[in-house]
Amino acid sequence: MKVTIVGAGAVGASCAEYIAIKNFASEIVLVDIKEGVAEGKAMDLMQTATLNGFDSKIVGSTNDYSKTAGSDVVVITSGIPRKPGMTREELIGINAGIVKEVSGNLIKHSPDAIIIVVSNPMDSMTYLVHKTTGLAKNRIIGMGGALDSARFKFRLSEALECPPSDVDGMVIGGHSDTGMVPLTRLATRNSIPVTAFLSEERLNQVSEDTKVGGATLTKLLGTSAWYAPGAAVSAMVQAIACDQKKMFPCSALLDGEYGLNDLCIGVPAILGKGGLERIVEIELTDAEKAKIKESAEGVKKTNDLLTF
Ligand SMILES: NC(=O)c1ccc[n+]([C@@H]2O[C@H](COP(=O)([O-])OP(=O)(O)OC[C@H]3O[C@@H](n4cnc5c(N)ncnc54)[C@H](O)[C@@H]3O)[C@@H](O)[C@H]2O)c1
Ligand SMILES: O=C(O)C[C@H](O)C(=O)O
Repeated sequence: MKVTIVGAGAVGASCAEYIAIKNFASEIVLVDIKEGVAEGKAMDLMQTATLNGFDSKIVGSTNDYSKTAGSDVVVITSGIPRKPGMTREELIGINAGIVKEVSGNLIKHSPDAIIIVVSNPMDSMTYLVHKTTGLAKNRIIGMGGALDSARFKFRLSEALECPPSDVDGMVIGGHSDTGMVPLTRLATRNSIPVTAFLSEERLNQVSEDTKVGGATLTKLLGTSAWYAPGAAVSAMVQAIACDQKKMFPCSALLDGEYGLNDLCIGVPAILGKGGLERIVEIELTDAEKAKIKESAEGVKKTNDLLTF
């Protein structure tokens, strides 16, 4: 299993580290446009191999895509992150050009790869890759919901005063400060609905904290987060590489599912060796449907800024 990660910045390097530590990839290639950065991070990570007990070979490359040839999974994290006070949508002007160019280079050398898009605004970048490559729907997947759901579970565990591992829950919708839809109605602690333990007011607070999870970290760090994003991507890569058939909310190209068409937005999906193998449609309440519809309108508005 060969995995390429383009963008050896904060998220790309974190993702490479988690994939290496999980030890399921034979080779991980890091690519960056900045001279020497990918090579340096690859070497630094390789020097953790004996300490962390992994056998994956990590290779760095300054924009030489021949080293990525024959990758099974490729991850696009190249592009600029937001600064405090910005929205993800404001990154579209610079990141669209980068993502378009990078996805073209990747496909040239790995025509059969599954592509995971991370760069923001992620739902629109995922749509852009679909539109410009024309690859089958199952092969292009946006990462947002896996991260947002991890943050949701963390916030729920704080409210419940319990370990995060006791909690299950999911966030669907757009990966934006206003577009996320945390499904509080379906979240559980050890199979008991969290609504049995928390007031509506507390659950609303959890939802609001989840939606601005990325912005909160950006304010604290001066740039956007990388540990949980890297871990979320690595979990998705592992699900594909190891054909786990795990369910993650992923940004998928919709064709009627959830009453939506011609956009990428977060919905529950099964990941396995075929990439995004199946979208899972769950019954939503009218209020949840209205939130998804509003979220989709926001994503479409951002998509309107794209040129193909
Ligand atoms: N979808 C998500 O949940 C999620 C989570 C975190 C970050 N992000 C997004 O991921 C992106 C990267 O974030 P980061 O914190 O790693 O930023 P970063 O600045 O640390 O790293 C980005 C890297 O991309 C490289 N790059 C730029 N143009 C390139 C090109 N044409 N080819 C190859 N490499 C190129 C840069 O040199 C840099 O090293 C941002 O757009 C950020 O908003 C998305
Ligand atoms: O918040 C950001 O801009 C980065 C990322 O989308 C995140 O949610 O951490």
